[in-house]
Amino acid sequence: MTNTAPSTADAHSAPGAGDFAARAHQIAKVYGRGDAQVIALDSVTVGIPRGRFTAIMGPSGSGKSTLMHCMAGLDSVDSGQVFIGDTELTGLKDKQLTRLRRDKIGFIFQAFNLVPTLTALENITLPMDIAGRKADNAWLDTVIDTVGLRPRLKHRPSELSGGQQQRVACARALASRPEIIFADEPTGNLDSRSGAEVLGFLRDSVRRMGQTIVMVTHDPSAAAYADQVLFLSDGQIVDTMTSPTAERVLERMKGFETGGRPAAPGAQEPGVAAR
Ligand SMILES: Nc1ncnc2c1ncn2[C@@H]1O[C@H](COP(=O)(O)OP(=O)(O)OP(=O)(O)O)[C@@H](O)[C@H]1O
Repeated sequence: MTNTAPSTADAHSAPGAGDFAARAHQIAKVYGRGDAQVIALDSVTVGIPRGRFTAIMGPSGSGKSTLMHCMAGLDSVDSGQVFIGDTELTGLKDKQLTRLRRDKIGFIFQAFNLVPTLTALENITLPMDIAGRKADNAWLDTVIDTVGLRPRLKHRPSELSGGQQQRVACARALASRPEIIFADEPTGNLDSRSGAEVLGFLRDSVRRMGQTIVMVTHDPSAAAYADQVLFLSDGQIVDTMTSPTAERVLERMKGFETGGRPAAPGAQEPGVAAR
């Protein structure tokens, strides 16, 4: 059944830009030309609420990765605007974009992307070292203890399990307290136990540390860790669900097999409109 409860953002009577860690306004992305043309994003307007855990789901090819990459400044849009906090990302020059990504965005990928020759601790502080910024040691301690890596700090990635490596990647993303963390299938390479640990940790970092996280996933159980789920279909946000459970997300996903958008009258307004 489609959830018709108001989304996290809609719960505020009149959310302004300050309520969103990231916003997209009517963004479009088209790949290819002529017969090979694919509309990956079709005028998507969405706000990612600050201090919340948002999951993005949808059928294969619905535009999830494209949306995430465009919002994170890893890919350009053909039209529309993207904001990280108050900063408009669209139109920035390459150098400015690189700096913005470095200073304001954390990334967690399916492949952990750790540097094999560095220890866990060195991997965690690497982005700050590259930026020439000094780590806030008290914060770093909190992050390390929260992900349970203290006994493993001197280990290199090859000496860590997959789950531990992903926890290093999570700690690396959190260490600089970014405005927002984008996680692309963060549990895709993990067994279910390690996956649950990482998801639990991501959820805790939102609840305890006020971090904002957006996660693309195919897994309804993973989406259930989020505060809200955005559903994409054919390049558009067609539904949202707050306080998701795996069962309700699975049920909603089944609807896409028979044609996508909820047809019921009064069904949820598309997306978390960024006003
Ligand atoms: N570089 C590209 N060139 C051409 N088409 C592309 C490119 N990247 C994505 N697409 C197309 O754009 C659409 C959206 O792709 P996207 O990867 O965002 O979907 P997705 O929902 O993340 O899919 P999946 O769940 O399979 O990873 C798809 O039809 C895809 O084939």
